[in-house]
Amino acid sequence: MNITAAYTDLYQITMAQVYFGTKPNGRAVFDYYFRHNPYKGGYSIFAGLEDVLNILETLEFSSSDMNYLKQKGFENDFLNYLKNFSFKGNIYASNEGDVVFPNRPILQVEANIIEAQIIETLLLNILNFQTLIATKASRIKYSAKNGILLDMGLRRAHATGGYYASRAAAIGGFDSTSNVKAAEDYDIPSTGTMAHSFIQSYEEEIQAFRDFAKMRPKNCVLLIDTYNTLKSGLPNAIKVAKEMEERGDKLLGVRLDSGDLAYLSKKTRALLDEADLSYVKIVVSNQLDEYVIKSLKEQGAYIDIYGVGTNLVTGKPDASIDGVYKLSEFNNTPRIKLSENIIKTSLPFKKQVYRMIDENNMFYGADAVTIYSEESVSLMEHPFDNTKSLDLNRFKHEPLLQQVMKDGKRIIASRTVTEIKEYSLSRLQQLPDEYKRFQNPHIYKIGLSTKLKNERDLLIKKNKF
Ligand SMILES: Nc1ncnc2c1ncn2[C@@H]1O[C@H](COP(=O)(O)OP(=O)(O)OP(=O)(O)O)[C@@H](O)[C@H]1O
Ligand SMILES: O=P(O)(O)OC[C@H]1O[C@H](OP(=O)(O)OP(=O)(O)O)[C@H](O)[C@@H]1O
Ligand SMILES: O=C(O)c1cccnc1
Repeated sequence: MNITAAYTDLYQITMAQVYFGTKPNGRAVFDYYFRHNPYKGGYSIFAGLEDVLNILETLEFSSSDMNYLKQKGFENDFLNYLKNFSFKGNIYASNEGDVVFPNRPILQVEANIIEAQIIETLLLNILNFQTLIATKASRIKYSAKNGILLDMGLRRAHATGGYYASRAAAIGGFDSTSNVKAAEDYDIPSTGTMAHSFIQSYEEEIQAFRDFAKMRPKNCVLLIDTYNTLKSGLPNAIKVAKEMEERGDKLLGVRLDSGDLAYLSKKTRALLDEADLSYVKIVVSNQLDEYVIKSLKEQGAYIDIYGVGTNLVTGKPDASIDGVYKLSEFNNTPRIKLSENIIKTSLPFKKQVYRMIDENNMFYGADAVTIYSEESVSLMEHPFDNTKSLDLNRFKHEPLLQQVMKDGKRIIASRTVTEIKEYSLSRLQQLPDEYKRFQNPHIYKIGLSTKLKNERDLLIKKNKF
């Protein structure tokens, strides 16, 4: 997608003009983090980093952006600055696909304040959305276990958001997408079946199946619920499967898209097996989500492939993840944002986050946030409760924020969606199941080093009215 530097909120450019006139060389550190896991879940999957890095490397205002901004009354000197704008800062980030938690930096931008401010909106827009969808996909994957997952959501997505949704779905564990453009650009496997309209366009359902099977014998999945699943669709599919066998072809599957999917899948499996078609797979779709899939599993449904659309690509029922971008350092001095709600008070300083790994190479359930220059941490304190702390000496400490961009150029190799997905699945295996369950998951602990906590409390006192 062609994103230019005008993909931002007007106030970013307005503030940038004031910085340009008053402190053009100000150096800022901003933290990206969110406050709650979506879906009342116990974890999130960080996604969107590759897109952000690729966009930042070549970000500029186009000539039509410049024409537009001229009309907004910005001064000539500043417009000249914008004409030559590029992002020349540093970025420190968690690995894309990692399991992440609220209230700790997932990404930090260290840059000239004008540049850091202008990129805020696009960074939040991409990371918040992809993290929301990758997390949804990961939950669906958790329910589906070894079932194959097909993203069918583009038609129900929020316009072009569907493009990024398909990428994020793959990172969260989906095996393929129906979205041709996303598949082409991101090298995601693309697959598909057929629509009811295709069958409706024929006088006879069986003729629709026959034509399809003859012209598309590889990966042929027949949709069997247009008229009557058990009385018409399935018997016709069985006939066509037998005809395919005579030609040396094999029917890949049948798709159920309505009715009681558990009941119908059991009947379908039994009838297919009776006809010696045990290799034919059963695909289901129709408003699936992690809960319906979990229930279908519990009912003993025979399902090989799940097609998921609306609930996946819209992140239903959560419209957004509450990711924010807060200033934590300016010209090497720590900065804080206070709030009536202590949980919303931001963390000052450029920081590092260490994940605690136990003796079985599993996540212990604690990430410790430190001032970047501390370089290690042995005790993690509760952010707000002075009576609670955790001795960290028995754990392996894994630093989570790595420098990924230096002076506006990425310094990590780019990773394919498949590589990110595999990494994500392996990281999820290190997360104990208590954090993955849907109801009342364990709360993963986020703590502060003593130094960070003390410095933060001093800043709170200093800035309090
Ligand atoms: N056995 C089942 N257990 C739990 N949920 C199911 C089961 N079978 C289907 N569902 C889900 O129940 C919902 C059924 O929705 P709805 O009643 O609108 O579909 P339908 O009437 O079967 O199909 P349509 O309206 O598309 O013809 C869907 O979300 C579907 O995934
Ligand atoms: O239910 P979702 O999770 O959003 O999955 C995608 C849905 O989109 C299609 O229906 P649609 O009625 O658009 O077309 P069709 O005629 O191919 O069924 C498909 O058959 C699924 O039911
Ligand atoms: O390939 C399919 O079956 C498909 C794709 C998009 C939406 N519904 C179904």
